[in-house]
Amino acid sequence: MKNPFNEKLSIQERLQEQYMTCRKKGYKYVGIYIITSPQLVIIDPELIKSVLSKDFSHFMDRGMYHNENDPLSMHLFSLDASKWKKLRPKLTPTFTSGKMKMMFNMVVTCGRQLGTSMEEICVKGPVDIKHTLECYTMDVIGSCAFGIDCNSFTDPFSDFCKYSKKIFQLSRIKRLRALIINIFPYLGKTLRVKLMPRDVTEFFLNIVTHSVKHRRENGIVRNDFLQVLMERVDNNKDTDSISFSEMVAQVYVFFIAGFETSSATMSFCLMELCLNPEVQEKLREEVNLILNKHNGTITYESLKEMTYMNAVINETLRKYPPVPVLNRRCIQDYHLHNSDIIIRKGIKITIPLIALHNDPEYFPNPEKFDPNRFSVENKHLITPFTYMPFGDGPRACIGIRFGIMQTKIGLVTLLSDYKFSLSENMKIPIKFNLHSVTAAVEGGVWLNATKI
Ligand code: HEM
Repeated sequence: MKNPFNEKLSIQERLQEQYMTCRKKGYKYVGIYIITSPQLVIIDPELIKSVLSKDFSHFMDRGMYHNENDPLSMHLFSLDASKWKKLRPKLTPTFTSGKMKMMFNMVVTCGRQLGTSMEEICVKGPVDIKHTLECYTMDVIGSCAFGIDCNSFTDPFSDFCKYSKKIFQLSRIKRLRALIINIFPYLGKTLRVKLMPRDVTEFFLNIVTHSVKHRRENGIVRNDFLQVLMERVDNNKDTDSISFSEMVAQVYVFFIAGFETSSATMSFCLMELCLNPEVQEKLREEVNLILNKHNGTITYESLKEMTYMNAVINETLRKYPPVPVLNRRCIQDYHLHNSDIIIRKGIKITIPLIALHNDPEYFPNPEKFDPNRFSVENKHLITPFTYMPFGDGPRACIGIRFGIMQTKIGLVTLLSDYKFSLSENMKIPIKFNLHSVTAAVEGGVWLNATKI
């Protein structure tokens, strides 16, 4: 890898560059070093399948730094195999379709707030749509994960807004620290290095402690993530139980995973709908037709009927997967099929998701935003393990249903009432932000919104 201390490329560009180098030479995998840390980049779909799914037992770790002294870091995304294996089945029931239906109305309520706020925002001029949608997803996840009204639209300086920005805004120092401890995790653990600033940890710890106490004292029961997790904590004799600090870490990861990924998906989607007005019109027609069938209200069933909406969201996630790379770490020596390569225990694996999604062999004319790739007639043509916006195998995203639900509710709310076009402030072609952990546009996504 080029000098990571002086990176000129975004992670998306770097992954595409590595991928193209592999592709041009006909390689199925290539070894790279990140300073002293060897990693294997795998680009062949069959080998990817082996790592993510077929031989998952060799690749259960994600290889992310975490540390018991940094309680928020002990969440599902970062945990290593032994702890992850025990925790994942305890959390899976949190995301069943039954639980999604229970949370549905809370999300619709936040959608209504988005619609109302948009009326005021759009008359003031071009809309920073990513920021607007972050307010919506922050309200949603605040309500569903913490049982708290974040009021992100009316109170942009709330503590929630402040601390969530702090998590995602990575200064140069923070990026360097993260890079070094990911390369030398033992050093980080020995020195008890914390990734999360103390005030962020305290904020989340306090807010969960306070909400749990308030619910217990007042006998409040809500249909949300916190409630499901509280029941796991209360159940302390059961093998399904989790500790209080485990619960806080999971609420925290639901918060960060939930608000950024879905707001990115919706803003990339609206940007493409402006670049492709015929797709915007077709989607709006579907939304209006189905809403009319359901007396003008957004219901769980109405969203399921929106098949073109599914295709548009899938195509957005193809071009702009919010998580551009999948990571695993080998936990047991592994013989790579049809090769003389042994992947040694401890080697990290990189799967350059965004590059696969934009490979012309799998997705002809990849620059074109074409939802028809995902129509009922066409979607079976997609080569397995070349399209995985939520990852794949037992360690795939646990929050898919929730992520898609809040994305659809946000888009339906906006498209039924507003027409969108690109603002002059918007630079096309876009450049990805160099310093963002997830996919983000440099300078933001600026749109004009006109009430219909
Ligand atoms: C559009 C929305 C979303 C996208 C694109 C997305 C994408 C992803 C991806 C690519 C992974 C890694 C999968 C892998 O390594 O195979 C992941 C993992 C994860 N996601 Fe999501 N995600 C989304 C929404 C959510 C939501 C709403 C939540 C929770 C409320 C969530 C919670 C998680 C967690 C906890 C993991 C770690 C799973 C594990 O290691 O067992 N995600 N997500």
